[in-house]
Amino acid sequence: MTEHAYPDPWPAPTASRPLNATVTIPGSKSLSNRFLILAALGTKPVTLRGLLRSRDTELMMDALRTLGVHCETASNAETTVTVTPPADGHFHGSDTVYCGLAGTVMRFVPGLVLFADGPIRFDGDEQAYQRPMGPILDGLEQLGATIAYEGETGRLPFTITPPLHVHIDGLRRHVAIDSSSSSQFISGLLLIGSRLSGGLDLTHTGEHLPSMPHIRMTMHDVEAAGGHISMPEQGHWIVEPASLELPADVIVEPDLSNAAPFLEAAMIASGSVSIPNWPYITTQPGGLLPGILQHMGASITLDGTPFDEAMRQAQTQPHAYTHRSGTLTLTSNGTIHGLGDYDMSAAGEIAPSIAAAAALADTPSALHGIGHLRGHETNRLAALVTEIKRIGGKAEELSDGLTIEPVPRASLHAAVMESYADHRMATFAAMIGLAVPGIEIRNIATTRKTIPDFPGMWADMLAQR
Ligand SMILES: O=C(O)C1=C[C@@H](OP(=O)(O)O)[C@@H](O)[C@H](O)C1
Ligand SMILES: C=C(OP(=O)(O)O)C(=O)O
Repeated sequence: MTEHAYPDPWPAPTASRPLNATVTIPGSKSLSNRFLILAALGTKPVTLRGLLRSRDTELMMDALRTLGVHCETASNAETTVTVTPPADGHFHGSDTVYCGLAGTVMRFVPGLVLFADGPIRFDGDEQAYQRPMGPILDGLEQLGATIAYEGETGRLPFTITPPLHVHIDGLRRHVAIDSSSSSQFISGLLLIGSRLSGGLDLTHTGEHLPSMPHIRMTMHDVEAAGGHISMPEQGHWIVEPASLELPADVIVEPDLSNAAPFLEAAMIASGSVSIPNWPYITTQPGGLLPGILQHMGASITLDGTPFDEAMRQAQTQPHAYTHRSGTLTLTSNGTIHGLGDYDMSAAGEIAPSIAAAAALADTPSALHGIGHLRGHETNRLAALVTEIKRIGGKAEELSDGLTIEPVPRASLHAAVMESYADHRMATFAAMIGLAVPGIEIRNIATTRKTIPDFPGMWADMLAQR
């Protein structure tokens, strides 16, 4: 992975004319890290094409290597990686997995320890010590693992010791956890449930469950590996026992959530931005983005067909459209409308990008159902409110989200904006910088969490005519 050096703080470019750009978005973080885990749980090599190569996927591959999995990059393409599970079918214990700040690493890798031949220690960035971990560890304890915490209970760092004997009695294991602070706890258990001799009966005990599309993505990807997960009712899953084996070749979709800053750039600066390889049918929550942005005043087409019509066609003939992708184009005259009261619980990870457009909109937005963003890379609700106020905007925290009130663009002013080691706060600030001269952003390099070279892509988008 090539590393680029950028000044700190980084001067965010303003858009001096309407955009007319095509931007190719790298692979999906969520799909890449699920496929890496599922490939590791199989028995044969799997080649992943279009894999995201950024901090979160490097951390995942390093974690798997620690467990004895081979991850080898093709000599002709950095985004092609072949994953070979350990020959003896057991993960290797007695080492440390470093999670960085990656939710998918800290919540998906612990489940693999059940099938390891020794204890594994998990550590991460200091900021990761603030992220909730309790529910997944609670679930693994219910499956016979032992957890030793080094600091606060329910937080990194800790060591997981697998059960002495993984049960072979064929009885279905029952696990109940409260996953209201992150869907990743449910996903982490669904990913390994097929490997338990009698499968898994998993219940969510809390009131809210965010990011349902990410849970459906997990169910879908486990099915793609030959497993079977049903959801007989909301908050209850049955994972049948199965040997998991992804197809020998898997193609990773572009990260649709990471398309958000680029698409919204055409709303902020006016003009158009096109994203090639946009899947007609996807499990990614970023698939909801075009609908949200249309609501905010953008016009969107997929392969030249109005987006809603393209979706109607894809839904009426799903077989013809599975694995089909096209070019998504957003066009805008630069007028952005607020969202009013809007439930963002399905797609919390795009809330910071939506908040940037909302801060430049002509009517208010109240984003609800995202209280759990307080446990993301940083407390995103507090961070968004602080940064919007820092540039002269109006925003307030709600118990389950935030409100953003319109102010005239001309009253927004230059500032050095913080990124809080959070890739989405950094891209949020870059979006503001398109409209507000003099924005500088601390630690733009933090965008490497899920985009290998965000500043380079941003500059390239602005330079296209
Ligand atoms: O499973 C996944 O790949 C993810 C699930 C979501 O987590 P939360 O449910 O914690 O928001 C999302 O925000 C995160 O970026 C990725
Ligand atoms: C919440 C996010 O990441 P993570 O996978 O670390 O939870 C995110 O990317 O917005």
